[in-house]
Formats: sequence, structure tokens, C-alpha cells
Amino acid sequence: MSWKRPEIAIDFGTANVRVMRREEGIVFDEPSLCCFSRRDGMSDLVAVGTEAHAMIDRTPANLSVKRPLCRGVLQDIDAATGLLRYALSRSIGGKRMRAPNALIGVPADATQAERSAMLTAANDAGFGHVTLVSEPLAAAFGAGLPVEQAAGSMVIECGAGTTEVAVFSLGGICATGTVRIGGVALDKAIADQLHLRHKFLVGELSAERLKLEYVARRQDGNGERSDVIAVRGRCLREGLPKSMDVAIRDVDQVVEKHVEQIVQVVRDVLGRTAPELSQDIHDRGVTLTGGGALMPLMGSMIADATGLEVKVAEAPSICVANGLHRMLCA
Ligand SMILES: Nc1ncnc2c1ncn2[C@@H]1O[C@H](COP(=O)(O)OP(=O)(O)OP(=O)(O)O)[C@@H](O)[C@H]1O
Repeated sequence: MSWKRPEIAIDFGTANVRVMRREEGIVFDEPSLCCFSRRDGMSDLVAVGTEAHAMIDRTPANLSVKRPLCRGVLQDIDAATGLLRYALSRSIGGKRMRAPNALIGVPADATQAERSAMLTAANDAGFGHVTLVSEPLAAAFGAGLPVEQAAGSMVIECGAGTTEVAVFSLGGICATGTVRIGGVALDKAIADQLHLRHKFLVGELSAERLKLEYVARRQDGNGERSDVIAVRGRCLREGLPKSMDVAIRDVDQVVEKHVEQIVQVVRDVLGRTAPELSQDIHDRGVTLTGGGALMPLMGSMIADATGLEVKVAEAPSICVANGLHRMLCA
């Protein structure tokens, strides 16, 4: 029905929110963060997106930075409403005639309560009719997989909060599995390793920077296991700010444990996939999407455990956004 036709699409992720318009493509891309101030029991939104990102781990007692989503689903409805309202005003601004209809991506296994919370936040933020779309389906579209054919395709969407594995055929999901871990959990696992093994505390931003530096070194082929990466934080033994050299092989161990959990879900989904679809996946291989798709060991460990060819999609971080945009234009 044309009155329900979406004018805008939103990839509302744990780490990033991206807004797409039919004509322009991606018009907004900022971190999924809000900063609130508390005074006299009242809470006010003081910063959103990129501005709130600079405040992580640097706030005084009356300010707190919140992620609207945790593990891929909405955990703070006020923060989600504030962020969606901001994204809407930045994407449509003064051109708004009426509440725009929207497509919003959600994890394939989101519960009814999680879906209802997203609809409430979107309506409170000023959207009209909202259609929720399964994120792995959007990722598969965005990666250019032939999901509408009568043949199986498999996608592994490696996000910040969740990793979703799905098999598609004839435009629908035939088998799916989710593990509620992603880039954020990996950052935390790296920070925990430094804390436990080296009595060294690093913040969320430093842990992510260390991870991205590790990825870059590994991709360059310069990341010998004996190499080190410098990270700044607080030494708990001395209670002083310090810089510490982290061995790449220490990060390898954390990444291996992380990827093992994802491999387990991939095997589980393959174990529930019908034989004809299995054959198609065997012929076509598996496609990785999402910001975490470029993580070293991800492709090789999945390939070793399944015997399948594993490919990384082009521009994996924006596959969900591109897929939602294609659905918007359809
Ligand atoms: N080159 C890279 N290698 C590994 N990880 C990366 C790279 N670039 C970004 N990331 C990680 O990818 C994550 C962001 O990915 P993405 O934007 O797909 O997540 P999201 O859509 O916000 O999350 P979700 O869909 O799980 O809610 C972050 O954790 C970031 O650290």
C-alpha cells in the first residue's frame, strides 16, 4: 500500500547507525551513542553520535554515555529514541512534511518484546509506519547474493553486538543461528586479557584501537607473532598512566577463542540445512559481511572447520545499509 511505502531506511546497529534515502543512498553514518546529564533526578540528552563518541570513558559523575543497543537489540529506549530523532532530523531536516515511513533492520532472532521496543522508539522519535527487516537478509542483498533464486546462499553477518548466520533461498531464510557476540565483545575480551594477565587497564576506545591496529598489521602481513603493539592505559601495579607493548600472539589467542564461538554456530546452522541447499552452499561458498568480516582468522577458521570456501563481501561494513537501500528502492 503506497501510504506505507518507506521513504527512509535505517541500519540501527550496536556500534553504528546508518540512514539511507532512496535518491541519495547513505545520508547519515555515526556511532550509536548518546550522552545524558543527570540533575535533580531528571535526565537530559546532551550529545549524540560522533559528539558522544569523544566522551566515552571521559565523563564526570553527572554525565553518562549510553549505547541504545546491546548485543544487537534495544536496551535503552530513551537513548534509542534520542538517537533516532537526531538521525531523522539530520537526514531529512526541514524538508519533513509528515512522519516518514521507515525500514529498520533488526536481528533475525529478535524477540517480540525486542521488536515492539524498536517500534515504540521509532514512533516516539517521529517516524510513521515502520517495517522491521531481518538484518542478515539485508546483508545478503547488500553483498549481492542471489537470495531470490531457488538455490541456497549463506551469509555470516559479523556485527558489533551479534554475529548472525543465515541460509537463504527464494528470498526467505531457510536456516539461521545467532551468537550474541561481535566486535564489542571482542574489544572487551582483549581488555580483560590485559587486565588479568598484565594488570593493565585500558578503556573501551583503546581496546578497539588495539584491535584495529592488530587487524591492519595482520592484513599487511607484517604481523609476525613476535611483533608488539603499543597501547596506553593505567598500570594497576603502579597506579600510573603507562604505555604497554602487547604481543600480537596474545591478541591471536583472544581472537581464536572469539572466532571458535562463531564457528560453532556456523556448524550448527549447516547441520540444520536441507541437503539440496547444503549442496548449493558447497558449490558457492560462504560470504562474510559486517565490520568484523575482516577480522584475521575469521575466514580461515570457518574454512578449516567446514571445508567451505569463505569470501569477504565488498565493503562488508555497509552491506546491511546497502541491502536496506536496495529494498527501499525496489
Ligand atoms: N577492519 C576491521 N576489522 C575488524 N573489526 C572491525 C574492522 N572495522 C570495524 N570493525 C568492528 O566492526 C564493528 C562494527 O561493525 P558494524 O558496523 O557492522 O556493527 P553494527 O551494525 O553496529 O552492529 P550489530 O549489527 O551487531 O548491532 C565494531 O566492533 C568495529 O570495531
